[in-house]
Amino acid sequence: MGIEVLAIHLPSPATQWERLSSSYQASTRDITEMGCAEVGSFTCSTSLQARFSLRPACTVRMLNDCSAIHMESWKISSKFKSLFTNFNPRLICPSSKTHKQMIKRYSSASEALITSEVKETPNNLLVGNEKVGVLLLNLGGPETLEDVQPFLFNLFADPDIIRLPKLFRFLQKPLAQFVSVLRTPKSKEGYASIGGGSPLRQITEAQAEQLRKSLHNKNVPAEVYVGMRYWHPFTEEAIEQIKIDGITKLVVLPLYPQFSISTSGSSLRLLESIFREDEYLVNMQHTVIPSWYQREGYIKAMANLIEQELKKFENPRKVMIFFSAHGVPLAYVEEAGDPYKAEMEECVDLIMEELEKRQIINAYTLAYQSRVGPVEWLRPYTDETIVELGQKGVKSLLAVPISFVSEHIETLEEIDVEYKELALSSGIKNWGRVPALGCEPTFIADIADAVIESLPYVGAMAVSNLEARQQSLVPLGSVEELLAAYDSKREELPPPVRVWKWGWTRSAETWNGRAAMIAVLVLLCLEVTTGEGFLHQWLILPLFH
Ligand SMILES: C=CC1=C(C)c2cc3[nH]c(cc4nc(cc5[nH]c(cc1n2)c(C)c5CCC(=O)O)C(CCC(=O)O)=C4C)c(C)c3C=C
Ligand SMILES: [Fe+2]
Repeated sequence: MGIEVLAIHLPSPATQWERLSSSYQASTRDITEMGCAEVGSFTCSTSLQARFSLRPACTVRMLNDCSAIHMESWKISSKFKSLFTNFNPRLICPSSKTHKQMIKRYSSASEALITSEVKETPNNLLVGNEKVGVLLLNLGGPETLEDVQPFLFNLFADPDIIRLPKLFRFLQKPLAQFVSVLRTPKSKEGYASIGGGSPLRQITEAQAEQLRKSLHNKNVPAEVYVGMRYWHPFTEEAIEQIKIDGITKLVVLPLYPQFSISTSGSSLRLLESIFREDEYLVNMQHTVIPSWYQREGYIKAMANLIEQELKKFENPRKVMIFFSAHGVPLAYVEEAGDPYKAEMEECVDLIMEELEKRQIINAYTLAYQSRVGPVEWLRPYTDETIVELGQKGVKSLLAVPISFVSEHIETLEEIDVEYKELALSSGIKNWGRVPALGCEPTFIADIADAVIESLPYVGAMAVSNLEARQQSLVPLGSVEELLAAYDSKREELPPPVRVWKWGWTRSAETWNGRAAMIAVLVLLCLEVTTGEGFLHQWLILPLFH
């Protein structure tokens, strides 16, 4: 099936993901044709699962199998013309010879460029005439207990976190206020137990510094910035600094290995809105690395950490490797086309393949943690799985936090305290936990390589002309596609829970939560329409007018 057919005939958000993917793939091929590289991937399948289960090893072969006619039909489609110059580094085959050759070529190309043209002045590092910046995106966390409620407000006010139907969008902020106030005591307790605040800022800034050094050592003198979504340093602050520093080429790297609408998607949406409104940024060349879970260096770094932790058990072979990923509401994946689950599963497979190469063939499983609120989240849930494993007689468990690259509340409190206690009370005798990557050198070197590999594509699209400006600017015009993939279903509420049991069960919790949400929405509607109610009495609502 040709790409154009995919673009026209596929109706669901899931298939829009394929279209997005196809656009990336088309662009990669286009770049190939331009003589920059010989990599790319292409899928002839209409199944989302098939696309996401593509093994990187087969992508180059698949590209070669595809007919050039398909590419021609894309080239004449003006709507997608701008996408030809997009490039998605995640489609690089990490284990293939071609990929290695390409990395070598890119590195040497940029080295050649840089060693011959780098001009160092005390405050100024130039690559040719360009000033290169890397923007690391992360979630952010409260630094003190006083920060917890406003941090939670920012988080819940994000329409990518609480997805309200269009009709109720005006209630986003009052609802965020309400939910954040409700959640604050529980969250505060958690942050108090890990020292009174999140370590996320410190760790992310340390990663930024290590990345800067690593890039410098690889002859790419770039400045590295940290932009958080919900707390300081906010993305807006990072962008201000980028402008002050006069950066002319920017690589945007979300610090989430796997893409989710709720994390990288939300940050890119924000970035896109900032870019659209700013003359300087509209003219700044940039590219985005949307996800990088399949990169060889990252997979190896994760395998190294797992191997090291396994050695601490008395009988390493008998240890079950327990991957625990941050969950997302099920509707994100099933209705909005979030690739998060597929990328997570592929990531786990790649790590296990790497371990197998090292003769480590332990049993393993993947579950999802940290669910919040009254909707169904991705299953299996981490807590339920731990209990089941205990019941099945598993005696040794090694928890691997898989969606995070830094320690934070969900590793330090939820895994290390809550899940450990649960495991021990469920019959598991030996518990271990793999640390988050932090500044692990293989990992830092790998993200530095990812940045270098993306450099030839920074500004591959002419973003300064009006046509380009009307299109999405992140990444090089394709985030709009990406956002459209789930916006189309945004108004739909998550599906109902089908299983009903009497008693204080999760389904009861779910329904209670929903009833509470509906009650809150009704109260808020009444309050907004009548101008009277408890929020006005507490002087909360007028704040949002
Ligand atoms: C891949 C990582 C993450 C996904 C996916 C994600 C989705 C998601 N999170 C919430 C709600 C909360 N997240 C909170 C903190 C938090 N979440 C992540 C990562 C992902 N979230 C991080 C790195 C952090 C910061 C932790 C820190 O150290 O500060 C919180 C606050 C903490 C708490 O009260 O538990 C909430 C709430 C939702 C609803 C969601 C998907 C829709
Ligand atoms: Fe979260």
